[in-house]
Amino acid sequence: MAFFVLSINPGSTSTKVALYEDEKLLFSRNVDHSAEELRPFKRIIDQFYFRKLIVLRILAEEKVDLNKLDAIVGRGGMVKPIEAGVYEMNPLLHHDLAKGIQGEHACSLGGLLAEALIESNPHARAFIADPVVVDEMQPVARLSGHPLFPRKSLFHALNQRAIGRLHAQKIGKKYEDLTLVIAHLGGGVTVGAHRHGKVVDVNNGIDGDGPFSANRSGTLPAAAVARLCFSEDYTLPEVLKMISSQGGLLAHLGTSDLREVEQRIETGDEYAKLVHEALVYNIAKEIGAMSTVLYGKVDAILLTGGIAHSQQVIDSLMSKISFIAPVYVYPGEDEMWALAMNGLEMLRGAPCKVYE
Ligand SMILES: Nc1ncnc2c1ncn2[C@@H]1O[C@H](COP(=O)(O)OP(=O)(O)O)[C@@H](O)[C@H]1O
Ligand SMILES: CCCC(=O)OP(=O)(O)O
Repeated sequence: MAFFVLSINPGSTSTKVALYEDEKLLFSRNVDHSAEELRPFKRIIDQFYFRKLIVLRILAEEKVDLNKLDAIVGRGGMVKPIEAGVYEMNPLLHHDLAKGIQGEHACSLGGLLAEALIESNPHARAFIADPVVVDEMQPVARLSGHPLFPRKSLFHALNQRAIGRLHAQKIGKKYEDLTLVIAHLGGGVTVGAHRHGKVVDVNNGIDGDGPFSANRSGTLPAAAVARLCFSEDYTLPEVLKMISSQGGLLAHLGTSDLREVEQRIETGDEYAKLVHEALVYNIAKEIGAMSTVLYGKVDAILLTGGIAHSQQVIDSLMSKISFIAPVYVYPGEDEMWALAMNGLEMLRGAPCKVYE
């Protein structure tokens, strides 16, 4: 008997939905969201009905009957640090996703949407898989320069692991046997040091750590941020938004869409050109840093995420990092497939982890 599994992936700049019948993709849809469209929502949780309507509209257009689904797997979520794997929705997971106990990001809506959409279908199951809070960091990587501020593992765990496995399969090896630096270049940018199947260090892609991205500030000069916080010109939510959803390209250029930035460069916009160069420069620096975590013994550098579609970014990055290791480009993401396959494994009887 075939299983029908729906993947839901709310990103910071998009909502992606895909349906699989066992391993076969039936459809995949992506709706982009501009910064203006998302600006009215004060908190991420306020986007719940907006995103739910998008998913329902796609399902109606694709003539999908919710009662025919066996599982929905949502991307998750800003919950407690946990090990990689698949977690079935339960009341505590619902609570922690809705509250955003480690902060706010659209991916927290994935599990909540999955759960809400199976409400009228008692035979279906709702899961999250390899959420952004997967934490395998080695002890030395956890220390920052002050004990009050330990470094946290918040990254594109689902896609980085999926691309690592895809690459290993392509070269006829096991992911667990490789050392890789994987850079996800999307709404957020995270660069992970993968040592034999574990992500032993990675920049926190949400809270202001590492390279800036489409809509995140990355690392900022800490003292300048502290002074701004105490200037009384900004509230805490305003400063947090500067860091985790309205920084990066968006702060510099008013758009989080790299395609638009590249069009502006073509029309001679010198500032857009400088910001584009700085984006690449900072990503290259982080890739260099993660290569040292692996003692320079890097089997390959893998570039993925929406920004990896840009030939301009790839060419410019290559000139800075190709001396480290062979570079492979996997544009976009393999998240929809990874979500569905994780769900399918559960339906076929694999044990599911319990969030507690
Ligand atoms: N073909 C493309 N060329 C250049 N940039 C692209 C392309 N497709 C997407 N992008 C950029 O990738 C970023 C979004 O990446 P994505 O991984 O889809 O984000 P999300 O974090 O929302 O999942 C945006 O800046 C977008 O403009
Ligand atoms: C840091 C993990 C989540 C993230 O940044 O996702 P988006 O790129 O979709 O915003």
